[in-house]
Amino acid sequence: MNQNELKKAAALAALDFIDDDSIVGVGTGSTVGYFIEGLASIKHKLQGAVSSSEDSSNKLRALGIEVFDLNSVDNLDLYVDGADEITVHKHMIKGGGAALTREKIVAAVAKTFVCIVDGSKQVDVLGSFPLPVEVIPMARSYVARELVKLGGDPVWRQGVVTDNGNVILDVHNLEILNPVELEAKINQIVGVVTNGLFAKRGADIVLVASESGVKQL
Ligand SMILES: O=C(CO)[C@H](O)[C@H](O)COP(=O)(O)O
Repeated sequence: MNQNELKKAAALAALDFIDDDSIVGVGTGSTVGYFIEGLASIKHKLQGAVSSSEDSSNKLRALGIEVFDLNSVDNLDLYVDGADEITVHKHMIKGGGAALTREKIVAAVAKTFVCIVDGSKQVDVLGSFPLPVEVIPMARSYVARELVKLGGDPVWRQGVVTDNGNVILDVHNLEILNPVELEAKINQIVGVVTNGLFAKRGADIVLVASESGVKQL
């Protein structure tokens, strides 16, 4: 199986976690793209979705799935999203698709976060994938200097503007031994909106697809 087939297998396995008549939190990315296609096949059983990006909202609407504003939803049982890296502790790096802030907001509201990945995303230590940080545009250089002080090499993702109108710095060369602490530290830098470490609120369930099938962690 190639990587896309594995992504699809993990994504379709997440459909089993959806209750009838529910509103589903939907992440962003290519793995989630397969999940959205799967959702379309059971849309008659759903109220709809809350989305973490304009990209996912467009895909959901195109398949006839209603997208609710998060502010109009009191309870969200389930959030399904991919990751760029994930550890056995269910800590993640996310934001390869620049949607990290809205993803973190929807994840915070949801009771259960199901992360869908192919096996290549599993790592012992986070940080080989550059850590995305969403930054208010006028603070870009200041935040970059502060990130250097934390031991990273930030690179501006030029040409990318987030759904919130901000920019992304990708921080290279971090060996993240304490993700909970680093997540909090980076979020304290003035001008940072949020960073792509999902450690304080990690995943609850991870569905990992490999040649031998989809394993639940
Ligand atoms: O965090 C994300 C987007 O901001 C994605 O979940 C992450 O980048 C994984 O993407 P893909 O499923 O395309 O490999």
